[in-house]
Amino acid sequence: METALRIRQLNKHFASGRHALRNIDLDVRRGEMVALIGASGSGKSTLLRHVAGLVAADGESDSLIEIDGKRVQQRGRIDRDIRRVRAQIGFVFQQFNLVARLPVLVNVLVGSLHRMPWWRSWTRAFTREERTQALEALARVGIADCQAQRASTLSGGQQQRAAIARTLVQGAKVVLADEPIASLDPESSRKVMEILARINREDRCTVIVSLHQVDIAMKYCPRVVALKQGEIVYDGPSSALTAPLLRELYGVQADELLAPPSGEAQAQVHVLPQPALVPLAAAA
Ligand SMILES: Nc1ncnc2c1ncn2[C@@H]1O[C@H](COP(=O)(O)OP(=O)(O)OP(=O)(O)O)[C@@H](O)[C@H]1O
Repeated sequence: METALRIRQLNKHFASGRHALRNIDLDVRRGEMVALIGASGSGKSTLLRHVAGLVAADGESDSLIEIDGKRVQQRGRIDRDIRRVRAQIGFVFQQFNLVARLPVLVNVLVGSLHRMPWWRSWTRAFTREERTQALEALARVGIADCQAQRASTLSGGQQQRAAIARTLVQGAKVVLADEPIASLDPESSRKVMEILARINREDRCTVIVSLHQVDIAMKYCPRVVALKQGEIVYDGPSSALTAPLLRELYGVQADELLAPPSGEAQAQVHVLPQPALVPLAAAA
C-alpha cells in the first residue's frame, strides 16, 4: 500500500484552551478520494491546516504527519524542509486564494514557481512550455477562454477551477480542498466536484476534500472520514453512511450535514438500505 498521508496521535489545543483535534490517527492511500465531513467547528479546517504544515500540533504530543513518506511535522514541530513537502501538495481553499489583480493564466503559472530558479520566479519570466502547460490545465478545467482576465473578474466557481488548474501545473500528488464549494451555487459546485473527481481518476491524484453536506460527499467520494468535536467518529465507505447512522453519530447536529444546498443529491441519503453500524476499527 502506498500511503499518501499518514497521521498519528494528532492533538491540538488552541491558546484559548479549545481542544480542536483529539488523537487523530489516519492513513490515506495514494489515489484515494476522501471526504472529511463534520458540523461547523468539528475541526475539518484545522486538520487540513495541520496536514499542510500551516499549524503545528501540540508540542508535548507524540504526533506525526507525513505526506508521501515525507515529514510535514512531528511532535509539534513543522519540518525544516516543509517547502519541499508543500510542493507536492495542492491547496484549494474556500476563499479561492488567487491573486485578484493578476491574469488567470499567471495565477495558474504560479503553480510552477517551485520548479524555477529564484530569479525567474521573481521576474515571472515563464517559458513558452510553461505557458502551454498552464493553458492545457485551464482547458482541462474548462476555463481556457478566461486566461487573460484578471482573477477578480471570474465567478466563484471559475476561480475555484483556476485554483485546481494551478494544482495541475504544480504537479501536486495530494490535493487538499477545504470546503471548496461552500460559497458556490449548485451548478458550480457540481462542476468543481466533478473536476476534483476527474483529476483523482485520471492523474491518480490523492484528494482530501472537506465538505459540509453528506450528499455531496456520498456522490463523489468512496470514503468518508467524519469528525465530531475534533475526533474521528466514522471512517469508512460513504455508501454505509446513511441518515439514521448520521443521526446516531451526530444527534441534532446531523441536520446540518443532511441539509442539501440544492435538492440535487439529497434523495440518495434516504434511499440507502438500513444502516449497518460500522465500528471505527472495522471501517478503517
Ligand atoms: N486559531 C484559532 N484559535 C482558537 N480556536 C480556533 C482557531 N481555529 C479554529 N479554532 C476552533 O477550533 C474548532 C475547530 O475549528 P475548524 O475551523 O477546524 O472547524 P470546521 O469543522 O472547519 O468548521 P467550519 O465547517 O465551520 O469551517 C472550532 O471550535 C474553532 O473555533
